[in-house]
Amino acid sequence: MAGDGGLAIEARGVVRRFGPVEALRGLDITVRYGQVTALVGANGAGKTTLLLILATLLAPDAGTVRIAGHDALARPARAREALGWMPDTFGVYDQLTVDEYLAFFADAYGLSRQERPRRIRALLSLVHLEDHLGQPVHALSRGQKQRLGMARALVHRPRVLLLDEPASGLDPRSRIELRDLLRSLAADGVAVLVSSHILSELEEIADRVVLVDHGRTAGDHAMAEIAGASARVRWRIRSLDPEALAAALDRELDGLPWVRAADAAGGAEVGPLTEGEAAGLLARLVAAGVPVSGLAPAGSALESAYLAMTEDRR
Ligand SMILES: Nc1ncnc2c1ncn2[C@@H]1O[C@H](COP(=O)(O)OP(=O)(O)OP(=O)(O)O)[C@@H](O)[C@H]1O
Repeated sequence: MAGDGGLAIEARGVVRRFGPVEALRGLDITVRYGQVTALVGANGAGKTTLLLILATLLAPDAGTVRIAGHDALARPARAREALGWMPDTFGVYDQLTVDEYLAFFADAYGLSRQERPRRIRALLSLVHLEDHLGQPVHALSRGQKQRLGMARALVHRPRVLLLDEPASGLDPRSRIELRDLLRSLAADGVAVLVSSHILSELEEIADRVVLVDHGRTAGDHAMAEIAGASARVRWRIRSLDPEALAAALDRELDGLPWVRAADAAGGAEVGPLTEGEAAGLLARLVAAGVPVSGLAPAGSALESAYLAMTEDRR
């Protein structure tokens, strides 16, 4: 793929101030083609500011930004050709119909007149808005506008896709479809950078996770490292005999961390434990005669990792 040795985005030392507020304080990030990279961090950490800078819509006070191999600060137009951008909230031109709206952006990106109608139909079908062809944009619901925004971002087949909270406002089915769409774009070689607070969803789509904290990158991890078998997560254990489970956990945990004792519903939580530690504990509980009826991770591994990574940063 084009770009700096497979790097779709390479930003170094990015600084951005808003008056006295230092939103970005020398942030570094790299994003590869063919991967979904998740941008996570607390409210106000600087995610939207970073995405606006990467989208060439906001100038940094310092730092370098390369998008698809182009210097995005010196040659923003070249970077924009490669970029698709979906902001968290965006205005739609209310007086336009759904297809006119997409035609406007297809025109702006220089799609030929011949290609335009085919591309617009394909995009509307991709985001399941084909039944809304000819309808005014203002008549769309929030989630439908969100999906139209996704179609708009893809109009020129970008190789780098930036999405700020794309799932907010989407119904459960649309969220699943968005997940599938982002995975299939990555499979086609597109670099996807997506910010979201819904960690359980990111866990299913992201290959990498970049943690932003107070305007800096505080971690860059492969999802396999965070959510794989060696990751430590909390586990929920259920037993037909909660009292026997609680008593056995006291004996069998053997120095492993303890979260919550068995309750009347027969559930206890232990951890964080690796898969191997959880399997060992299960074997000991069963050997001790506890009627265990279930053992499963509690919550998402990414959530556990996020809480651990941000514990001392509060
Ligand atoms: N236009 C602006 N004027 C003044 N301050 C701003 C502006 N935009 C962002 N900031 C400040 O910069 C910091 C980073 O904001 P940013 O929106 O990038 O955070 P975020 O990580 O996207 O947060 P959230 O998760 O809440 O969306 C915050 O302290 C915010 O108040």
